[in-house]
Amino acid sequence: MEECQLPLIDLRGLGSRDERERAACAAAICRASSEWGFFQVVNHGINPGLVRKMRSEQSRLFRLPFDDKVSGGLLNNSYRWGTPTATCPKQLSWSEAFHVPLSKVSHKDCYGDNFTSLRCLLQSYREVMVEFAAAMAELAGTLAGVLVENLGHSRGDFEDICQESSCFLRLNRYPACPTSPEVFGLVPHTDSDFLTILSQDEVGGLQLMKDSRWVAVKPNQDALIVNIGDLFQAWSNDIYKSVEHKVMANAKMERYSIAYFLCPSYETSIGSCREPSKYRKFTFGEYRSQIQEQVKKYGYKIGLPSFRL
Ligand SMILES: C=C1C[C@]23C[C@@]1(O)CC[C@H]2[C@@]12CC[C@H](O)[C@@](C)(C(=O)O1)[C@H]2[C@@H]3C(=O)O
Ligand SMILES: O=C(O)CCC(=O)C(=O)O
Ligand SMILES: [Fe+2]
Repeated sequence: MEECQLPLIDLRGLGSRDERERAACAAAICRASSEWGFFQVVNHGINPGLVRKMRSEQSRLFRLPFDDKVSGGLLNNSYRWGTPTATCPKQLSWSEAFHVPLSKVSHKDCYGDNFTSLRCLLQSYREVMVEFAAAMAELAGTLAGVLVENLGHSRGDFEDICQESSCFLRLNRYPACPTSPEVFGLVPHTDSDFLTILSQDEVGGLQLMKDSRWVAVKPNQDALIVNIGDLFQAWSNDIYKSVEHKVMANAKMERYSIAYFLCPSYETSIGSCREPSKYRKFTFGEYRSQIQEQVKKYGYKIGLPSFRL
């Protein structure tokens, strides 16, 4: 498997006093978003101590008994494991995840009913998660601002539709899978959001499609990975690319990652910013429910191609 070095962007450039440095950094973000759909950022402003704390809470959470994760109502019933809809191995994801709507993180009922003995763990988890999500939201907003301004729009318009409460944090755990090197940790997919920020551990396994070939991403502990999602591809009328990616399971080591999904509210209408538009207008709610139907019917997501004009 070919290993690639994703475009590496030093975000200190965006805060530079030198106008040319700011422009060069913004241009690098936009170029990577159209040529790769993926890039990594360093000096992103997220405290490494906070990332470490978040990871340690994440592994404590996954170590809970299976029954508590599945039916304890924990984190708003956001726990998922495997692929309930899979009808063959290629539709199976060898992983578990908490896909947490950030609107629900501060609700006391996101702790679940039967968790009196776990209150302490969950309280500490919640505090770290709220702080982590706020830091990711700020970074996501900065990156999205650069991408919308590049196409002649104001970052303010965008901030109005992508509030933190409509975004998601997904905690992924990929257990070691001794049976086969061909098992997916997460099946090939594109993300259904505007953009995703990913923090991964040192194990590796993430691969993305580049020039019609799968390439592996080399983990870099100082960097966060950013990828464009379907909504930015539709909004930009295909200037920014939502690129297919997957995770391959590791035979010996478990792996963890955390993804922040920058999403609008379900009623937000997504149209292209350029004419002639390549996609019909749709709301994010419509998009999500189409995907759920597709996954139920075919076992996989079709996504954007079903909205193409
Ligand atoms: C079975 C599936 C659920 C999923 C779409 C997919 O076909 C494959 C990957 C899943 C995923 C992972 C990232 C995001 O959480 C997500 C919303 C997405 O776009 O792809 C989910 C999809 C989902 O949960 O609906
Ligand atoms: O774990 C990873 O590296 C990727 C996770 C991912 O693609 C996702 O959660 O959408
Ligand atoms: Fe993804």
